[in-house]
Amino acid sequence: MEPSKETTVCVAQVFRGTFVHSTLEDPLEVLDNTVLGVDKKGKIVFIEKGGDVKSLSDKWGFLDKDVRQLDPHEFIMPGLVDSHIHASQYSYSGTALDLPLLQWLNTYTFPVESQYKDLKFADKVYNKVVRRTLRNGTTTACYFATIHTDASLLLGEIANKLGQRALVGKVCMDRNDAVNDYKEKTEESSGETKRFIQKLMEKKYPHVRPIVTPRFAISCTSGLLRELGDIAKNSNLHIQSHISENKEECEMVKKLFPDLKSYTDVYLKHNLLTDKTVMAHGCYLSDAELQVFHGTGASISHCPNSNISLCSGMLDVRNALNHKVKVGLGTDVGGGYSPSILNAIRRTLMTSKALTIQNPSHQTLTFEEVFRLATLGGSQALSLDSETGNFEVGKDFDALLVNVCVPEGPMDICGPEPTKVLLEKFLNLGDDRNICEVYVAGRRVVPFADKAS
Ligand SMILES: Nc1nc2[nH]cnc2c(=O)[nH]1
Ligand SMILES: [Zn+2]
Repeated sequence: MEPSKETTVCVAQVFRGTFVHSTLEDPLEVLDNTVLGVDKKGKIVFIEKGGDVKSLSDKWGFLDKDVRQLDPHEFIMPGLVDSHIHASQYSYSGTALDLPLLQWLNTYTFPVESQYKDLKFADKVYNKVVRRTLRNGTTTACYFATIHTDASLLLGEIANKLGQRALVGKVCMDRNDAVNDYKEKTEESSGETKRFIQKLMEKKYPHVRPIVTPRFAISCTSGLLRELGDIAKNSNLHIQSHISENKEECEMVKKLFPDLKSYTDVYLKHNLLTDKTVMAHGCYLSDAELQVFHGTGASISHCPNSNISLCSGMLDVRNALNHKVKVGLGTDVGGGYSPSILNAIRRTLMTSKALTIQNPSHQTLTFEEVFRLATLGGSQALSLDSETGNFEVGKDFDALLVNVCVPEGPMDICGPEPTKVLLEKFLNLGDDRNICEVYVAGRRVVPFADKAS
């Protein structure tokens, strides 16, 4: 971008040091000795490697004293994207992982989710989950709330207040035989979805948007799925759900939709597979179904902690990528016990290695590739890659300032190491102590403005 008079006065923040990010061509690009400028709206206006600050400051009109110089053990990376997380399940995350999916839903999940009609409870948990994920570096989260419209709106309000970029879904389900209280009538579910979308859009939050959220094929009738497909189409909205997570679930979907040729076909026939759709899990998708994902532009949120914790299955990410399907990472709290995408990165690598143990010809994912899935890949999976995901000029500055040598930190650096090694160490060994600052659209959101946790 060339500076005009306006852009010259607009540069609000300048960082100088080491940056790492992914591009379409390169899963890890290391930019040492680089200068990056952000405008008042939080957009990246320049990024120049080996730039001499004097000529950049002449060109862009910032002062030397305004440049934030990073220390040698610090680097800046794109914010982490959690493409699938249940905010409402955060209250019991880290527990209740002893049952397979359908029994887990009936025994633990639905009874807890039904409590979110109490807005005080919702306020408490939703503040905690947004803070916890932000401090773990999640700059973008794609949330499931519950069936309760007002509590779901509250989640949007809290994400906006704390500065997280978020897609927020009021959950829709008009079928639930296990916990009878926790379901809606079909018209109520679609009507409340419309009210939720309208109210959330009216708020004009800059980085929080609604996402149409049928829970999954088992908990929605065909009538509801069709209405939700229409709502999403009429307003060009994002869509999220679950697909092919567990074998018993897949069998039940066959029984409930006997005329449709696959689980993917259920969503396709109800207009729910678009280039703004993200489906969690996908462990048992066939190659033919992956082709449908590619054809529609729908993406998969890979949730390896949940997949192992609930003994659901293992997604072959390499195969999905070979089919040119967009893939992001998800924590799937509380089926997954960790709220951190760093944990999802590690579980993704472990799952890929387990697949290699089973089949030595499987091409194991590299840490660089998984770094891309956690950042740029997530933004693509959520169709937000024109706004976020890496440090391209024109995108929002969503970033983490990482210090690998923080005092009392979780790891040791034993000598001079190249940036690529520091990143690999952070991805495998780091935690929120290393994430010193978090930025969303140029706003510093961590450390928090207040002390409450
Ligand atoms: N992991 C997981 N899978 C689901 N499928 C339908 N609902 C859920 C949920 O809450 N968690
Ligand atoms: Zn889920």
